[in-house]
Amino acid sequence: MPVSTAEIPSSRLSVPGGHVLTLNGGSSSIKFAVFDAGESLRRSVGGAVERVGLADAFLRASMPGRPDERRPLPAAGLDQAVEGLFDWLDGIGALRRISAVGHRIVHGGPSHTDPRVITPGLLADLRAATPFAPVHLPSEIRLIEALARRLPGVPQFACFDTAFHRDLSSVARFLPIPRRYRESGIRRYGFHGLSYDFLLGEVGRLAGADAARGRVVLAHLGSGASMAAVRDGRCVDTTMGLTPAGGLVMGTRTGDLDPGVLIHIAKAEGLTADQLEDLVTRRSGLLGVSETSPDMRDLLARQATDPRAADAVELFCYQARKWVGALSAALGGLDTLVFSGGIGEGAPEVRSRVCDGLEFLGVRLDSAANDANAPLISATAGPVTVRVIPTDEELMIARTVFRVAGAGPPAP
Ligand SMILES: Nc1ncnc2c1ncn2[C@@H]1O[C@H](COP(=O)(O)OP(=O)(O)O)[C@@H](O)[C@H]1O
Ligand SMILES: CC(=O)OP(=O)(O)O
Ligand SMILES: [Mg+2]
Repeated sequence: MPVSTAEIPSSRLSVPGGHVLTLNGGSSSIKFAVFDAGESLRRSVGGAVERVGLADAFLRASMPGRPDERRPLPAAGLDQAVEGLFDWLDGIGALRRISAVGHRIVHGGPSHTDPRVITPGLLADLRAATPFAPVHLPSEIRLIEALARRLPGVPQFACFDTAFHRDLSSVARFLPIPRRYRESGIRRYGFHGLSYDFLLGEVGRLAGADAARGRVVLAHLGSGASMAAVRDGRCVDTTMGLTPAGGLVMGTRTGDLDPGVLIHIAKAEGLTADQLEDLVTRRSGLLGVSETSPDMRDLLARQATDPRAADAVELFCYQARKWVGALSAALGGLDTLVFSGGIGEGAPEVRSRVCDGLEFLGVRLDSAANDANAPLISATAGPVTVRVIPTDEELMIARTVFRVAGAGPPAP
């Protein structure tokens, strides 16, 4: 269906006292929140549709002063999940209050990193950039279109995951392929930037500005997983590259892969480029190795009885450990390691298996604190501070929307 984000009247761009809906379309979930602008930003509802595409998809939501809600939500695909979410938001009276919408947009192609209002022109650019984020951008575009149908005339804003990585050095951007490709935007970008921005802010809030300016590795381990190496508050390097398929092993994505593997499989099985994309982005990673599930929770539960699940967990942890080492080398050492994302926040076993072997870098966990998902999990004697910080991409989206829309409530 054609999109109808008609040019947005400038009067609609101002949302003082307004209500902003944030939508974060991930690879396995749609996270959402409604923020109300007053003295400061207040989250009146937050939650997610999880396990999108699986038979047991569900919606969970929290609202201040009310018990948390969790209910099955049929979500065989994204469109069903979106409509179910909008119906639910309508049912609690939230949808009709919305005055602006903010989206996490994974990739803005070569030309967009700054947050901005979504216009037909931007949508056309996002469609053109789809090969750079083939799992995410089509869904994110469909979220924008679905919203435009439900709330016509309400301004929508794009907040790009690539923005955090805008300071990557030239060498960190290079891909070792013929130079001419770089001119068409084929280079390393990096993603999960809204999450990294939030996490770095939290390191500063919890440990002070010096810690945030130190040598920090941020590990966002979710269905998509990446790490960022940050020094002096700037991103030095990151694991993902041109697309969110690079770097670490993920739920359904390979992460970095010997290019010869792809050439061999493509030739041996006569695969088209689209079939290769499907193999690399949707059928590999934890799902490919375990042959059963992309979800770390399932694999941790099954690893004692299913060697394929055990292989998948071991590979994930081993590769993640290697990446912490590589990024620490890029930083010239390590002061702070942060775990975040669904796996990083909720799986003590994964954290300890990633850190086991990093003692040479000064990483030592306090196992009781780690088992309890405590905010600080390093042993006091260890030189590296290891933290678990629940990320909040939704808050970053909302802050950005208020800033870009010119309504700027005070930052907390
Ligand atoms: N308690 C937990 N233990 C282990 N893994 C978890 C836990 N909670 C969530 N996960 C993992 O985190 C993934 C979702 O992470 P999330 O960051 O929300 O992903 P995304 O935003 O990419 O959809 C799930 O697929 C699951 O593998
Ligand atoms: C960039 C990316 O991989 O996002 P997600 O983890 O939400 O899939
Ligand atoms: Mg995510």
